[in-house]
Amino acid sequence: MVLFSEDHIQETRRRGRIEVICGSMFSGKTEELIRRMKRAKFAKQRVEIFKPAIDTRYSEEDVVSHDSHSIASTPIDSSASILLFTSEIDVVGIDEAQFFDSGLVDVCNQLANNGIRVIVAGLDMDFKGNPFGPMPQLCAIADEVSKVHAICVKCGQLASFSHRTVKNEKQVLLGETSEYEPLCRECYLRARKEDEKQI
Ligand SMILES: Nc1ncnc2c1ncn2[C@@H]1O[C@H](COP(=O)(O)OP(=O)(O)O)[C@@H](O)[C@H]1O
Ligand SMILES: Cc1cn([C@H]2C[C@H](O)[C@@H](COP(=O)(O)O)O2)c(=O)[nH]c1=O
Ligand SMILES: [Zn+2]
Repeated sequence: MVLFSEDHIQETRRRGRIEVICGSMFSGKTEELIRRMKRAKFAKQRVEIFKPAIDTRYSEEDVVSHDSHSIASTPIDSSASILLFTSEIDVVGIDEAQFFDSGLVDVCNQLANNGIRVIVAGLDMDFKGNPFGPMPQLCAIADEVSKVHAICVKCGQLASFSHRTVKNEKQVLLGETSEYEPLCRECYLRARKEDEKQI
């Protein structure tokens, strides 16, 4: 089976569409976004990548994966800013979409309706297992959704959940391996029960 996003005719025909890459932390969302954006650059397409300005974990400017793959990006505070930078662009990439405002859904639709290929990567669920920010709506309007998985650090199965290992109930808490671990459903449920005992 050829992925829609890897079908070279789809990749280069310059028809607007929305691709969503979702999953837990460490599942390879950013790597997959960078891979697709770099392929578009090789195809001589004009690309622009955006990330939320609050995400300063590895770099203020670049989008950087946990494995140190990186690509230049434009940090922005509001989804509306994307429209200001994309008049001459063929492919728009957006990382950490869960942190954006709900206006991102309309922005992605507008871009795709204007013939732009939009590739959005983000966490589908927060540490409580609840849908995160505009991600559910983005999945709903997408032409293609790729759900990627990390490896459960407890048992080696596929992981869909991001377990927070520090005490903090805020939905937004930037972090990496010191704050989060990817777990499968079984190990996640067990870990959450243990967390509840400690409250
Ligand atoms: N438990 C894990 N399962 C899979 N990959 C992991 C794990 N822990 C660390 N990694 C690293 O994370 C990389 C993926 O990073 P990244 O694309 O930034 O993920 P995401 O954006 O989904 O958080 C993998 O290639 C791997 O090197
Ligand atoms: C689960 C969860 C995560 N976050 C933060 C932690 C990281 O800074 C990002 C996710 O980055 P990744 O590229 O997917 O690894 O989101 C958060 O703020 N709240 C949460 O519930
Ligand atoms: Zn597990």
